[in-house]
Amino acid sequence: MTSIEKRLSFRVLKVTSDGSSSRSSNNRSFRRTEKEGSASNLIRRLSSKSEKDAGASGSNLNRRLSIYKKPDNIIDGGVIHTIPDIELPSMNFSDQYNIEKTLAEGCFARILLAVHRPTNTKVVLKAVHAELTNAKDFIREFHFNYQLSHHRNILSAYNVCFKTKDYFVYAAEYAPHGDLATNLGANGLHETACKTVAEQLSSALGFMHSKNLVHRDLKLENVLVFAPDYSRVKLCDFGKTTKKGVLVQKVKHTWITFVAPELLEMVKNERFICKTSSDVWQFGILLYTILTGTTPWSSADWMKDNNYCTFMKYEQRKTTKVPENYKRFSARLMRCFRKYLTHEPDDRCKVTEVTKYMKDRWVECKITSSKSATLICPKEDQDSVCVYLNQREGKLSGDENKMRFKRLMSSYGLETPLDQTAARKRVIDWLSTCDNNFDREIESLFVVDIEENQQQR
Ligand SMILES: Nc1ncnc2c1ncn2[C@@H]1O[C@H](COP(=O)(O)OP(=O)(O)OP(=O)(O)O)[C@@H](O)[C@H]1O
Repeated sequence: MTSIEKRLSFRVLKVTSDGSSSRSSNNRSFRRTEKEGSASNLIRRLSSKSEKDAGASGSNLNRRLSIYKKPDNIIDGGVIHTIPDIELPSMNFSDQYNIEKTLAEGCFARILLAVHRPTNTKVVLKAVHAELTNAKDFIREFHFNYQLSHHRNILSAYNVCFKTKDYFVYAAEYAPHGDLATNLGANGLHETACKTVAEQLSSALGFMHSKNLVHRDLKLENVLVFAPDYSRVKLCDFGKTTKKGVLVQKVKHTWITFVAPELLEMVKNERFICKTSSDVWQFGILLYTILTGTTPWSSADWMKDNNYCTFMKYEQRKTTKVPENYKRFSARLMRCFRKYLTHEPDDRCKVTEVTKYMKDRWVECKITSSKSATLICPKEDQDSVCVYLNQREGKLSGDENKMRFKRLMSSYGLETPLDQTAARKRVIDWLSTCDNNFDREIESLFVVDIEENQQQR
């Protein structure tokens, strides 16, 4: 099944799932879709059915047309807030899937790369530990992910969920370039890439907010990369997603840097009203992080964090002095940051505000236009993970690191294992071409230096 067909099938199923029939349609699996034939057959059947219906009574016609109308409860975001009561079918992974590898292990879930044998489709299975969550919470996450899937910057979930002995599982598309955390260099991404990411993410979050949903866990790890130039990124992990206005508790197991100040102040188990302004805050932190490769502060705590304190004085206009770590940014971007990272939640801008700043220059100082965003993309294998200079090592295995190092060195014309003599010769050649008054003594100093190092070892 091609991806377009999958999308179409999703849309058609979604249309039929509108209203009362949503329960049964959500319970379909790959097997069911197969039984019914390909997505195109399904679409054909449904359209011929509607042609037949066209001759039916006016009330039927109205009912059909109403599919395309906004639901009455659009204020709430429509059917999205009706969590279906799905009976999860039991099965083993091996019944339908070949598990290729574990892509990641989150706090609650294992992310598996698998091939769905009957359709020969590469999918990601999010397997949530059954002992760490309950079926209701799992279904809620799946439901939100599935219902939001038709936004181009939200991870597409397939209409497939089931349970195994240890896990609740649902299937989603595979992001071949991992998440933003693994792609971020020590100096962040290039301004152009940051703008691309910001535009797409703000659109995804804006879409959620238009449905009265709050993501509540925006962080680098929850932004998946589908294109090496960041022209396609997608938001994932809807495990904490909540309807706006509902009483909630603090999100546990999250990166404290990303927590908004009003939530940080909450005491354990205290409940508060869920607002979109917490996503807005997290978006501001994420924007800073991708631009610089580091977070603006460790925690939004006046007492404990000097960086936070300095920014807040600036934000609240107690000083005109731009905080040291923001000096690289243009006045326009600072204006934008102020709107996202306002202390008072209700004064924060809409999450899509950043789109007004796309034509502005963001970075004045060269520090962020680092090589960290430079790609060395293996052309021969589109599925391979792209290699970034200064990429964070955290999630890579020893072998992957060695491979990356090898590719990096060879991109500079150096063979690995490093030939010290050849490297020395190249440095000396280079120095001599740089400076006509090249002092041969430098060479002898260099040799002494290497010999000393070897003796010390
Ligand atoms: N579709 C996908 N394609 C590729 N990698 C993915 C995909 N989905 C998730 N991942 C990887 O798995 C990681 C964890 O996924 P996810 O956030 O959904 O799990 P989680 O257990 O809910 O995480 P958390 O620890 O934030 O609660 C992501 O950061 C990402 O690196």
